[in-house]
This record gives sequence, structure tokens and C-alpha cells, in this order.
Amino acid sequence: MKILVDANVPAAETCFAALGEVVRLPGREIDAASLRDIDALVVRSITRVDETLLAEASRLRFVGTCTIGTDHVDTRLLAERGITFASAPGCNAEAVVDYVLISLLTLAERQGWRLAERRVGVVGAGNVGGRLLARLSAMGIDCLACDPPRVEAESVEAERAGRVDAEEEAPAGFVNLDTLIDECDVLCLHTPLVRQGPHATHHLLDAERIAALAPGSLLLNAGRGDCVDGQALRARLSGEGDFSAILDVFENEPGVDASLADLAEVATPHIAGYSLDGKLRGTHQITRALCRAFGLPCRMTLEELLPTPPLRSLELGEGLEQEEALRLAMRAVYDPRRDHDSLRRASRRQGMARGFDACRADYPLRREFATLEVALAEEDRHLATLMAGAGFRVRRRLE
Ligand SMILES: NC(=O)C1=CN([C@@H]2O[C@H](COP(=O)(O)OP(=O)(O)OC[C@H]3O[C@@H](n4cnc5c(N)ncnc54)[C@H](O)[C@@H]3O)[C@@H](O)[C@H]2O)C=CC1
Ligand SMILES: O=C(O)C(=O)[C@H](O)COP(=O)(O)O
Repeated sequence: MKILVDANVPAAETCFAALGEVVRLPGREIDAASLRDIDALVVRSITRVDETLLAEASRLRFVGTCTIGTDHVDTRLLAERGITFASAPGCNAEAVVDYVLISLLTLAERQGWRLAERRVGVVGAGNVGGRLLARLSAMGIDCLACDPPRVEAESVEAERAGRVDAEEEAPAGFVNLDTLIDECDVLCLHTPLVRQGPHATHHLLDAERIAALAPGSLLLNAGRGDCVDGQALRARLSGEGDFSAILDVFENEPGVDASLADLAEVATPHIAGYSLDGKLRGTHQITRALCRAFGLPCRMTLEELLPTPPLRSLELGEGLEQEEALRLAMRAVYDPRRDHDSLRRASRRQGMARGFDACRADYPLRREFATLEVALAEEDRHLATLMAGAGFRVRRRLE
């Protein structure tokens, strides 16, 4: 079997070489000709898997994407052609949540407010949004959520189970998008890109909704760029200076609107999910799916793939304000200002499209908050709750 794997998929040789011959190509160079003699294709989000790409893929039996999002894949076409498809749900969700928490705390520090005093609205409460809500709630932050497809699915499920009281009732904390916009100071967008249907998300935040975001509020988008009308967002950000954005995703990547990126407080090149843990989980999930599709045994475990983190333990002394302590621990693992700065530098040097891709291709080692154990004094009980809520392992400091 011949397996073509995107060059940005880590551990591909370790995972796939026992199953067949592994060929590597940068994601944007995978084209119809390169698929002529390929049995299995493993991509990330930058390879559009459509009719044009599959024009000569007569041997192809499997397509896997080591990503959560699937909007780059024509799944209906694959089903019609009898090609097995797999994605990697949830693989980098923890990394995205890490990115959101430290980015919000960074903005709080820069603008002089406390996250604890803000209400956060999460749009899309799936693997990413659901984990974000859980961590924010565990940190005592006031949250609301908006997820109409999930609310509908839960009410259908409740009806099926004969629970009449659940009829059309949204779970506690779930509201519609316009209420969320009215009632929250911070809006975090974690929806997939869906172009059609009753819950389409293309320009979910359109000019009207962007105008309705309250003065002093903040929009963070780590879902897909096309879920927000970029032109309208740029216009709002160029306005009175009463509104901020943290943007990890953009319309038209990698050739994104440089003036929009410049206006964002934090602008990163679609790397919110780029922890090594998240990428390796993706590779591992797709290895298992490929083995299942070809009836092969899969002996590789995720633990075998993951190296020991460079920083395993951090001891905090007394006297730190709580959000300051959180920032310190988070930045010991990951600091999004590094990614913001490298996008600025790379886009100035090479132009936006090449700079954006270069930052993603040469991404430095990043681990997840859960890999760090934070040691605290026994009396720091509240801080211990906050640290654990934020995703760290916490232990009592030895005096
Ligand atoms: N920036 C990055 O690096 C990353 C971005 N992503 C993006 O984030 C998206 C979400 O990831 P997951 O939470 O893992 O996906 P998921 O599929 O687990 O959850 C998505 C949630 O959004 C909800 N949703 C769908 N349409 C909606 C609408 N119109 N309004 C409100 N909610 C809606 C769904 O019901 C679902 O609960 C992915 O599809 C991907 O596009 C994912 C990983 C990394
Ligand atoms: O998992 C997803 O969905 C993502 O957005 C990925 O983290 C994006 O990474 P690439 O696939 O573009 O490397």
C-alpha cells in the first residue's frame, strides 16, 4: 500500500511505515497527479479534497484528515466513490482552549481588566466550546453558551426518551446568538464552517451582529475565518477603539487581509490547536482509522508517541495576584504573543501568504497546560482551584 501524507503531519513514518510505503508532500502541493498510485491519503486542513483533486485517484480507498474541521473535504463525493473517510474529532481541542484562556488573560493584562469580572459567551459548545465552558466555569467565570444544533438534538433525544418536560427547553446557560451578543463582554467563536442549511455558519457574525457587539467588548475567533464577515470586522476595529479582537483564523488563508490582522490585539496564523499533543493525537486517531479501514492491526499507542515535556513542574511562591499567577503558569507552557510576533515578522519579510504558511510549517514545540504540574502552598486553596480549573495538575508545595 502507498500512503501519501502531508509534510506537516508529525510522526507519520513512526505511525504509517509499518502499514505501507510513506510518501510526503507539503499540503498545498498535493495535486491530482500525486494521487495516481496512492491507496491512502492523509491530509491536514490546507488540502482541499474535492473532485479536481480526486480526478486521477483510481486506487484511493482511504482519506483521513488529522484535524477536527472537515470543511476542506467533500465527504459526499468520498461516500459516492466508496472511499472511507475519517477525521480526528477533539484531537486538538485542549490546545485551542489553552490558547483562548491565555489570550484572554493577555488582553486583560494589556487593557487593565480582570477576566473574573467579565461574562464570556461561547458560540459552538462542542469539543472545543464544551471544554472551554467547563474550564471557565471551574475557574468561576460567568459564562453563557449558544449552540442551536445541540439544543435541538438534545430536545429530540429527550422527546425520544419520553421526557415531556424537556420539550423545546434549552439547557441552563444556553441562549440564542443575539441574546449572547447582548449579554456578554467576551464572545468566543468555536463553530465549524457550514455553508448551507438551517444552522449555516458562513458569516454567522455578519455586519449587523458585529455592529451589535457592545462597546468595550471583545471577539475571539478560533473556529473558521469564514464564520465572520472580515470586512465588517475590519470596519468595526478601525472605528472608535472601543472594541478588540483576537483572531487565529481568517477568511482566505493564507492570503489573509493584512490590515485586519494588524488591527487585532492578537493575530496568529491558525495555530490555536498546534500543540504537539494535539497534532500527535490527530496522527494517532487517523492511524487507527486507516488500520480499521484496511483490516490491519494497530499496535501504536498515543503514549509511545508523546515525548516528555521540557517543563514538568513549576513551584509558585506567595504574593502573586491570582490572574497574575495564572498568566505566569500558562506562559511557562505557551505564550501566544510569540505566535503573534512571528506572524508580524514573517509577513513583513515574506508577504502575508508566504509568512502565514511559514509560521505554521516551522512551528516551535508547544505542549498543553495539562503537561505541567503546579506546586502551591497549602493555604492557596482558591488559587489551587483556579489552576486545576484552568487545566493544570496541582500539588501541594513541599515547605
Ligand atoms: N483554530 C484552530 O486551530 C482550530 C479550529 N477548529 C475549528 O473549530 C471548530 C469546532 O471544533 P469542535 O468544537 O471540536 O467541533 P464539534 O463538532 O465538536 O463542535 C462544534 C459545535 O458547534 C455547534 N454549531 C454548529 N453550528 C452552529 C451554529 N450555527 N451556531 C452555534 N453553534 C453551532 C455544533 O452543534 C457543535 O456542538 C472545528 O470545526 C474547526 O473548524 C478546530 C480545531 C483547531
Ligand atoms: O483541527 C482543525 O480543525 C484545525 O483547524 C487545525 O488545527 C488546523 O491545522 P492544519 O490542519 O491547518 O495544520
